[in-house]
Amino acid sequence: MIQFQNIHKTYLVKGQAITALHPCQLSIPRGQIYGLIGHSGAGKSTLLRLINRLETPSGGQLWVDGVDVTQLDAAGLRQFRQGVGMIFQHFNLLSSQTVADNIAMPLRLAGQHSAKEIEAKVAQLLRRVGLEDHAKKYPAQLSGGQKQRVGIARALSTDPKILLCDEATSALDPETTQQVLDLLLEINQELKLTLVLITHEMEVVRKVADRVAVMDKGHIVEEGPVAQVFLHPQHPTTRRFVYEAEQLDEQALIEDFSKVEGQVYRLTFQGEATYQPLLAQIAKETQADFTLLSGRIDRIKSTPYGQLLVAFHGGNAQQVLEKLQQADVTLEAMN
Ligand SMILES: Nc1ncnc2c1ncn2[C@@H]1O[C@H](COP(=O)(O)OP(=O)(O)OP(=O)(O)O)[C@@H](O)[C@H]1O
Repeated sequence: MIQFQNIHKTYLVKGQAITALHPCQLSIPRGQIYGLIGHSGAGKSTLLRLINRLETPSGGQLWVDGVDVTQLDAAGLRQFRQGVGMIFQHFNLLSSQTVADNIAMPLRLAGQHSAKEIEAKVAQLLRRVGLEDHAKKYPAQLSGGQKQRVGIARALSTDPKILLCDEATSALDPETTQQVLDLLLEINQELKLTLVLITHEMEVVRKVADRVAVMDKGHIVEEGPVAQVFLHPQHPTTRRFVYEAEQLDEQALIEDFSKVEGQVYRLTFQGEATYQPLLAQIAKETQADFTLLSGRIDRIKSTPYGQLLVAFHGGNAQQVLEKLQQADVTLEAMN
């Protein structure tokens, strides 16, 4: 468990104070994949880098499995950092070293393992990330996705409990992004690691994260399980992310509401209800008509969901709402 208690961070730039992170409370449960999403400058990197103390907080406490990391001395911090791996957007590999040497580097720096142990560990990590045949290559000979696999193997070399991912897929194409996200999911499930990943892409959070915090101007403006936050966004920043990702024009939608007859609702279906022909059934049973304004069926991690904007008119309106609620559909009135 990672817990932020009133942690904040202000940088001094040419005598001017820039608050990158206002005092925040945050709990990241052990073993989960936790997404931090926000636009550029929101404070994501600062928050992430506070976890392994690459940044020193200006105040507050940071607890990791019961230890206040802000109080560690140099030796304690060195030890603590062995338990926290990190991967980067631009991979940060040493270009003059082979793949195997890049992966071995943290173990060599720790100075606690024999050459034979390091060799065996590197071979095991190469297998885990699917790069057995690339041990002797140099980073320049690899694709972006392969470079990130090396980065992941290197981050896992000290058997960390926490893996910090700083825009780990932002430099990759969509197909490679999916492969790297699949690898991160596998690592989370098999090694029971806690993953904290920062991104400005909602799709990344949607595909892999269990919980998400939305950041804006150094504040955490919304936090919770991914389905809750993205299917029922409360804060304008979260709503903007959702609308951008779904390529919806919020203003145009509101204009559409005035053109249709009846009351407009957003219906959210989750799990099996997503695949039921519910609307047609209810229309038949209640004699109500409905107009579809927009719709989407997708998945959050492995859970299917559907969201529809629907205007109901005519028939027995009360009965329509009751039947939808009975079917566990979440209803939000939009006009
Ligand atoms: N080392 C630093 N010195 C001074 N100011 C900094 C430093 N690092 C970050 N900042 C400032 O703190 C604020 C938050 O930056 P941060 O990098 O944490 O945001 P971010 O959400 O990760 O953005 P991006 O996605 O662009 O990296 C910004 O105003 C940034 O300019």
